[in-house]
Amino acid sequence: MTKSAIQIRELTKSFGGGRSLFGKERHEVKAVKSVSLDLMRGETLAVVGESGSGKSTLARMLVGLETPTSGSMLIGGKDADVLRREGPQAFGKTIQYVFQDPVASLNPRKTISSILETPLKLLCGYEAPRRRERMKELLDAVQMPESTLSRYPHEFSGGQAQRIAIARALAAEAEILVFDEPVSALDVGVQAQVLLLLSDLKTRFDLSYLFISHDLAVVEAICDRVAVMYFGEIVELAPAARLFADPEHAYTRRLVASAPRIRRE
Ligand SMILES: Nc1ncnc2c1ncn2[C@@H]1O[C@H](COP(=O)(O)OP(=O)(O)OP(=O)(O)O)[C@@H](O)[C@H]1O
Repeated sequence: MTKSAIQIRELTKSFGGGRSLFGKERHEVKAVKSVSLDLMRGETLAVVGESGSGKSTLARMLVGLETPTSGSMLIGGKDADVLRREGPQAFGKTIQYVFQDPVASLNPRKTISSILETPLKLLCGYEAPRRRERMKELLDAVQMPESTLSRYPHEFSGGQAQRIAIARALAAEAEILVFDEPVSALDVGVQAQVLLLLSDLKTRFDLSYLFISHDLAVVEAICDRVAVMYFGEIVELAPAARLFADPEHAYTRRLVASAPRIRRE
């Protein structure tokens, strides 16, 4: 078995280009430029960079929400195209995505029970009694009470909703989780609790995390390695401690310097 949970090679994504319906030339944006990156099994790898650097586009390609222009991805040791052809079940059981806005990511018309039931039924194939048992286990894992099940997303705070979204991602029993700014919509105190929960879940369930963030304080708290993206390229990749203590690339130095809470507290 490969040691990489995710292996990305020369991945590129361009938006626009070509001509519009009326023949006007469309501006091409290269959001991700020939990125190669490995997420090792059991690690938390951060992808950091300012707004527009291509972090979300990279994450969205990994989970099949964007199609790469070129390059390749192995996810859980399998080519992403092969995995996708095997169907949503195979894909969803390999990699899961947690969005930035937890409330928006949960269907407002469904109870939490119904939200958690979908992956348990469609991805794991559990029968009703086992599904009910798993729902309780999942809520317990994210420290939410059983009474959560009969309620609707809008009844929860941002932090609680993110715990539910994490429970939904865990329901698929995928070993690779991609988080796109999972705590940036939350208050700082709540952020710390959710980050602690994520660390705990990773060890407990043997997970691998790809963690997209623009917040270096968050990244330093949770990540093993950090990849720095700048205009669609990875300009530096290093263990978190090394990167924060001794950033090599000029852009990384600027990023670290502009996050004084980390350096000077
Ligand atoms: N669907 C799209 N169509 C056209 N351009 C896009 C699309 N999605 C992203 N882009 C462009 O690609 C570039 C990278 O965007 P992306 O959202 O990946 O960056 P980011 O680092 O995640 O930023 P943010 O933190 O603000 O989400 C930006 O210039 C953006 O405008």
